[in-house]
Amino acid sequence: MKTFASSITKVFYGTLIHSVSLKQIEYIKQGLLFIDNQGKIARLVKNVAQDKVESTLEGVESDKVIRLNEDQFVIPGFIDTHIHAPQYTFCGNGHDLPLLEWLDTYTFPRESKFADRDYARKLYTKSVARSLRNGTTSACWFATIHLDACKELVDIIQEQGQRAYVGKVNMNQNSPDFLVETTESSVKDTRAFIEYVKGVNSKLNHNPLITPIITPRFAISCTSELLAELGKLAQEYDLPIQSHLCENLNEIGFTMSLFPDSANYTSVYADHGLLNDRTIMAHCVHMKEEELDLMKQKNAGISHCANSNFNLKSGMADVRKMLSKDIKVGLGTDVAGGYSPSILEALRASRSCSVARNVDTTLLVAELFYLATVGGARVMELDDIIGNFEVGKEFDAILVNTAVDNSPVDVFDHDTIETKFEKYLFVGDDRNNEKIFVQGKEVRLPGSNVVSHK
Ligand SMILES: O=c1[nH]c(=O)c2nc[nH]c2[nH]1
Repeated sequence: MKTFASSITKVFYGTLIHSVSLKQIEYIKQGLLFIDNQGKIARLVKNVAQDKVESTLEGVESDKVIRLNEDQFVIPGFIDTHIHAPQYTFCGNGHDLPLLEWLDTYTFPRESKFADRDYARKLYTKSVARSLRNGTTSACWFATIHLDACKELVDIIQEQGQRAYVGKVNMNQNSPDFLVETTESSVKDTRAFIEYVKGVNSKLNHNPLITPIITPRFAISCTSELLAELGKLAQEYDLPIQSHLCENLNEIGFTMSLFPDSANYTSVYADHGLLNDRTIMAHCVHMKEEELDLMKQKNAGISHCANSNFNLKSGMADVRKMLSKDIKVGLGTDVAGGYSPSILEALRASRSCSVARNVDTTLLVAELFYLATVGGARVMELDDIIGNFEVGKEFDAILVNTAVDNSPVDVFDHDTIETKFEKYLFVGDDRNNEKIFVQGKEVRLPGSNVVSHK
């Protein structure tokens, strides 16, 4: 007979920190967190004194218990709701130009290289490794238009063990000759990609951690006909959707000249069946009141990418207003508009953005941590599966150590677990991410030199 103890693969004993609401972080001291063989949180017991651990384990062997010291704590994994895998190749470069010029000058030429599948494998191995290393256990990836390279990205994510939405990008207009598709090939390749990820003709055998996501680059690069076809595909396969929205004023002006029949930029997507509760729109910096209201009405989510919005001089999104309208918001690194693949950096930029907008409505630490975890899960419509340590959810987590060798965080005698956690959020980096777990399994933490590519 199967007992509770026999289904448990690991138990954490120590401090567990997670977000229980937009305004509240819960610090669980002397917690016992039981993970089962499905990668789920089977039980959570709080305030277990040292001498009560053995009896509370209920027969789970003690070699399955990971005992945290006073500099360690476990938090939910970060959720990156917007990141471009091919753009990691120029992460940190090219911040001199605004969006449309930046796309033409740096982004499109780099993305065109992904026509070569071998190149894609080498480069994508690095992009995914870097994202995971920084504690991103779930990511919404943009790839490129190239079907074979998109499949490579999926295979690499599968090999490295991240949870992900992966999008084959669609572009059939206003794009350079070396990075453009026809409507027919765009739809055909998108369908082939979906079938591949869903396990048809692939070695994935339908990995439930990886989902294809419909990815029109933005309205500028897709004809009305293509947008409508993509809307139909999303419906046919019941898939999430991601794109860019209201990032830059020139982008908005150009979009409205291309789609004069739509009431506004947000409506362009709605008018083509691309705005619903599974839609993730990156940026949303310059939204009219009625556009935010439409996002709320459709229950679509926003990926706030403050680092990118500063770098590309796009503007500063009003996250406080989004939250006050109860719109779903998560954080995005937006590599390589954003210069960092770390959600910690996205969190810090989000704070700076909120301060610069209005000192009276600054985002609080609890709110920032919520956006990086539960908020992202809500945007992905996965909040019944991930985001915090509620019993029954899957265990995606980071074991943080604020006192590792070479730690960027200095810990002093006066520090408490609360101040150590806040220091990690604002001073820490991937060196503090001692172990990373997705669906209960520890993922291999590849170093920065997984591949060398000249
Ligand atoms: O930040 C951005 N990065 C991109 O690659 C992109 N494409 C369209 N709009 C975009 N914005």
